[in-house]
Amino acid sequence: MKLTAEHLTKIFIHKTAVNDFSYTFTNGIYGLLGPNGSGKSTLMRMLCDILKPNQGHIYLDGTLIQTMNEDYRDILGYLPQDFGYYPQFNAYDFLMYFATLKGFSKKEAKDRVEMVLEMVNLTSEKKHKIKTFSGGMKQRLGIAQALLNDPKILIVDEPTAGLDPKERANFKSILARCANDKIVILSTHIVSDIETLAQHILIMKDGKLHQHGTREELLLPLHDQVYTFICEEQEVEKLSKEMIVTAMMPVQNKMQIRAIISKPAREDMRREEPSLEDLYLSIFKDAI
Ligand SMILES: Nc1ncnc2c1ncn2[C@@H]1O[C@H](COP(=O)(O)OP(=O)(O)OP(=O)(O)O)[C@@H](O)[C@H]1O
Repeated sequence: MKLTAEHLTKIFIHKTAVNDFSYTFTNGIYGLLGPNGSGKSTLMRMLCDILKPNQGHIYLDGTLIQTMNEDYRDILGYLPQDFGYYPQFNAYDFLMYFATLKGFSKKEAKDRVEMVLEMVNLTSEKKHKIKTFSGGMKQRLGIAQALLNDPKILIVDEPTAGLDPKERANFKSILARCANDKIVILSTHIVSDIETLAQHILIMKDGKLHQHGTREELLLPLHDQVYTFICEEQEVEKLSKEMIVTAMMPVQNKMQIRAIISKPAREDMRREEPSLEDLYLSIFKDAI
């Protein structure tokens, strides 16, 4: 299956939120990475056919998605950033409600609801009211809703925002397990969310697709460029102007610096393996 975006552009009155985005998604997990306001949600809403682009087209295996109507919705699962949960509902009734909206018969709905509850480890809490759920449980319920129709395309917008590390890990393992034979597109501004999960990373900057590739491909230009060294605290300000500092840690009245440096100028500089965080900070240095 191929989901192809060609020259997608979305302009709000005074803002070009997505600017000439072209990319082809095939089965696999894609991480859409970028700071707040970089256009991730707008792009996802266009890919879900909720928002009409000003320019450009989206094709599924060569067919314009706007012409597919229900056929497209039948294969799409979407978890928006601001998904509304009904606090008085229990998890089971909530999912039954969505399954009915998605057009399942009562019998099909019951089977699918039990199945997705199992997939997201909420079976034992299915009769608990949503208002008693933690943030992580709510997000698992959200993904369960998106999985009800066994979608071939799953789009999840910043699903891990506000979750603690354990809940994040839990959520990621659910996504990894349900990603088989699907296009999964996940947006985040948290680098570590996609570092181990996404096979393909797309970096959005100011509405544009700034870079894309596997983690290894993206980090290649930073090989031989990331170093750590110790300096005096007074030197930090000057050094920050000369190099892209990606981390700092106080060490015995001094400072350990991690930085991107094209030519190491000090003997004590130790070369490090670059990380996605280094790359992210080098791209968005002006925004830090
Ligand atoms: N309905 C709208 N009307 C006007 N401007 C909008 C609208 N939706 C988004 N924008 C603007 O478009 C830009 C991209 O927003 P978008 O929500 O797509 O970014 P994002 O990367 O998803 O960020 P966030 O994580 O904060 O949602 C932002 O400047 C935002 O203010």
